[in-house]
Order: sequence, then structure tokens, then C-alpha cells
Amino acid sequence: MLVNGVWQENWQPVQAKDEDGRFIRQTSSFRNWITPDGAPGPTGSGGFKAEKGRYHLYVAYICPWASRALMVRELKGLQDVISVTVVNPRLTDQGWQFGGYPGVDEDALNGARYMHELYTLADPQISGRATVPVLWDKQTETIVNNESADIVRMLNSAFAGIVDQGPDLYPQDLAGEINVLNEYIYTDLNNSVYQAGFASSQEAYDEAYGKVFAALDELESRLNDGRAYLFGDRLTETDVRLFVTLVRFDAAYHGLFKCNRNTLRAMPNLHAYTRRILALEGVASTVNIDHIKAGYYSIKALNPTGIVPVGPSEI
Ligand SMILES: N[C@@H](CCC(=O)N[C@@H](CS)C(=O)NCC(=O)O)C(=O)O
Repeated sequence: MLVNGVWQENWQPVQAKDEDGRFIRQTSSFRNWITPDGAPGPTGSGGFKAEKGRYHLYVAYICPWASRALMVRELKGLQDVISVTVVNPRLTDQGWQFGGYPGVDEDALNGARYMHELYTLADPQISGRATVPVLWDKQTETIVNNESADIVRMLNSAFAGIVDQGPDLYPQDLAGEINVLNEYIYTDLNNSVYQAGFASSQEAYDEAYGKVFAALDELESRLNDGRAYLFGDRLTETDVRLFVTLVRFDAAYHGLFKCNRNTLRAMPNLHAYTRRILALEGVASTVNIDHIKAGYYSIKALNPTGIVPVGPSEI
């Protein structure tokens, strides 16, 4: 991680934890919003007007948070509006690296070797982790936002005047329910799989494992009535946020994170739901199982040998 703009060599991909060994996720530090006219969004400051070609997304295919943003870029038809760089899936002792693995990019935009260099470009005195996703402004050469929940929401509406957009992922009439379900899915599933994987006490692991499978059971029965998506016929941002965890479940969380009561495949509604979303135009291009396995299984603290499992090959 960075401390006052300097990368710490003894960086470990072990995350912060509380006194009972529970994993704690850090908060994102850049929270500005792209808006149609450049006015400030719900957080941060203004000056980031929606313009074609001005913004760039840095992602890792391994990362569910980055994949949310990448998926929304596809669903909203923003491929020609926002450019993308994919980092190497294997975390190094310098954090995320550009190049050096099939299907990844060099940083053609800024010529950085590591993601942390972009953070210090944006703020030479920054302290914190150099996470993906990063939404970069080519014009002012800074990070607009590094919080995927914000990025998902701004990409849903900011570019409406520039491209003919896909589905409204945050319709006003569902906003309240979306916020509530987002929170539940984040706490009990998106983040709980990490809490299980990075737990450093049996108690913390048991607690996280319990939350993961209670949430999966709950969501499996929500889909019992045959609905296509969480809120019925309409795909929303909540589906995006759930999908990115489900699509990684059998390949990474079941094995490496010890979430092994059952696979996703054994939950017929959720499995069919995952495949339904995967089949939507553009979505499959945002899912790379090889990167997901290579990335998660490169976390030395959890898998010291670095051996990557062969299966599963299918979602
Ligand atoms: N709040 C962030 C979390 C992003 C995040 O945790 N990304 C992970 C990869 S999945 C990362 O970059 N980790 C590197 C690190 O923590 O140093 C978001 O949702 O955008």
C-alpha cells in the first residue's frame, strides 16, 4: 500500500482485520462523479462532464468490484465512449501490474508499470491501497472515482445524452428497494465471501460462512417464482452486484475462500440466473475464468504454493 505517496515494499495482500480476526474492507478515497453537465454528484467535487473519449477505466478481470463497472460499460453501450485497460490478474508485491499475462494490457495511457503509480499521479501524498477499479480522467489526469458502487450508478445515467443507452439499471420506482437489497447482498454475500476467505480465526470464518449460505438460500428462494431477475423482468444494478459474486463462486470462493457447503451449480435457480445474465449481450466479454482462478490463487497468504486448480472450466 501507499503511505504519503510512497509504496511500501513489505506490502502483503492480507487485508485489515479487527481484534476477532474479521476482515475489514478499506474505504475508497476518490469519490467524484461524472455528470451530464459537470455539476458535482452526490459526493466529491464537480468538473467531470460526460464527454466521449475523455474517461478511462482500469480494471482486473479477477476483481468483482472492477467487473461491476466493466459490465455496466457493456450493458450501457459505452464501449466507444470509455476506454479500458486490464491489469495482470496476479497481485505482485507492488500490487496490480500492467502487462505480462495473456489478455492483459500495458498502460498505454500513462506508461505506468503498476497501478499505484496512477494513484500517486493523482495525489503525490496519497496513503491507502491502490485498488481497482479506477475511473480516470484523461483531461485533468486524475482519478475521478475508485468506488465501484458509484461508478456503476454514474455510468447508468451520465452519458444518456451521448449514446443510446441500454436498460435503466436504477429506475426511480425501485430505488428504495434497490438500495436495501444492495446493502444486504454486499454485507451478507459480496463481502462475506472475503470475510470467510481472509478470516484469521475459526469464529470469524464460521460467522462469515453462515452469512454466505444464509444469503444464497434466501436468494435461491427469491427466484422460486420464476422471475428472470431480482426485481422481476427488469435487470437492475443489484443484479450486476450479485452476478459478479456468483460467477466467481465455484472457481474461487468455494475452494480458496472455503465457502464449500455447496457449489453454485447445486443451486438451480441461482445457477440458471447466473447463466441468464452471462448470456446478455457483452457480459461474457467481462468474465474471464482463467484470470479469476489465476488471480485468486496467486494470493500467497491463502495459497503459498501458487498452484491454480484445473477445474471448474464451466460456469
Ligand atoms: N471499494 C472498492 C473495493 C475495490 C477492491 O477491493 N479491489 C481489490 C481487488 S478485488 C483491490 O484492488 N485490491 C488491492 C488492494 O487491496 O491492495 C470498490 O468497490 O470499488
